Amino acid sequence: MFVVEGTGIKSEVSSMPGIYRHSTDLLLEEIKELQDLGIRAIDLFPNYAEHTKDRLASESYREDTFYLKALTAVKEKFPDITLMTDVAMDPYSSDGHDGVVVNGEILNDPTLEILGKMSIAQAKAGADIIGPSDMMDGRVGHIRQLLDEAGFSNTSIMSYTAKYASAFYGPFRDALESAPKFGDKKTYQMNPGNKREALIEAQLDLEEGADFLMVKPALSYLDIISLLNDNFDIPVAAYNVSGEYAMVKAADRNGWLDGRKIALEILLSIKRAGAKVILTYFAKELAGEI
Ligand SMILES: NCc1[nH]cc(CCC(=O)O)c1CC(=O)O
Repeated sequence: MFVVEGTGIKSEVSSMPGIYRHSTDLLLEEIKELQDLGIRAIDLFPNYAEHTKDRLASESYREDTFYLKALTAVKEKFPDITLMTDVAMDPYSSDGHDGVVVNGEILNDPTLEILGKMSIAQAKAGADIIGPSDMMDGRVGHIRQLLDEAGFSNTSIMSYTAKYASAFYGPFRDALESAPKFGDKKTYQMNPGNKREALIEAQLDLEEGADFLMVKPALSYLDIISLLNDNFDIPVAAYNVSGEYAMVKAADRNGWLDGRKIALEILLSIKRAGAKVILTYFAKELAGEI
């Protein structure tokens, strides 16, 4: 789900029909509906206005931002909903990248410090599961240590372990208005042609304290889901990403495919491949059917 600052806002993401950016007041109403449909977990992403962004994503850990307040409001109103968050600089970065940019290069270690502060801020605000999606090296261990030291040993980490540099994230970047201002994310996200690197990333994340290993995107990476499920003993999560949603909706709207059936078949294939957790924009539409 996407949250935006303000009140009374419900604006549809043009490339994701049926998916909205809600202001917190309407978000809470929507979550009530989701809960009534049997949905027990949500992942909340913020859309930040351009003027609040800076090179070091400082809005990501400033106290009392609309996003952190939204997390607290959700958790207070719906204590039984498992609340997931995303840890990466891009929604808050004036460069639109997941890490600190210096001379056109993304710097790994300076980024860890910011991701750590962001994680603590989100845990304090009420997040149950922290999702580092940035793909910097060493961030899971760093975040785990900081969470433990700050008294958040029960806050879980769902690591975006095998996150590929994919064109399937386009509609999500529309939703957050977070597309990179230059270049691409290939220096930190994985090469779609590389399978064995997923095993290396998973081993590192496991050793650093991840509670879940996520594969993303899902549909074009079913082999990776299966590989991690066969080789690791913690749950594999799969992110059925924005582009995977958008293409089903587009074909359905054109009358070319039966979108509902296709969505169910896609989710079934992700589960068959070995995913124990699936993040999907189809959740509301298909709740009760799976
Ligand atoms: N780092 C942020 C992030 N977290 C989730 C997604 C994509 C999710 C989707 O496409 O649904 C992205 C975009 C990106 O890495 O550019």
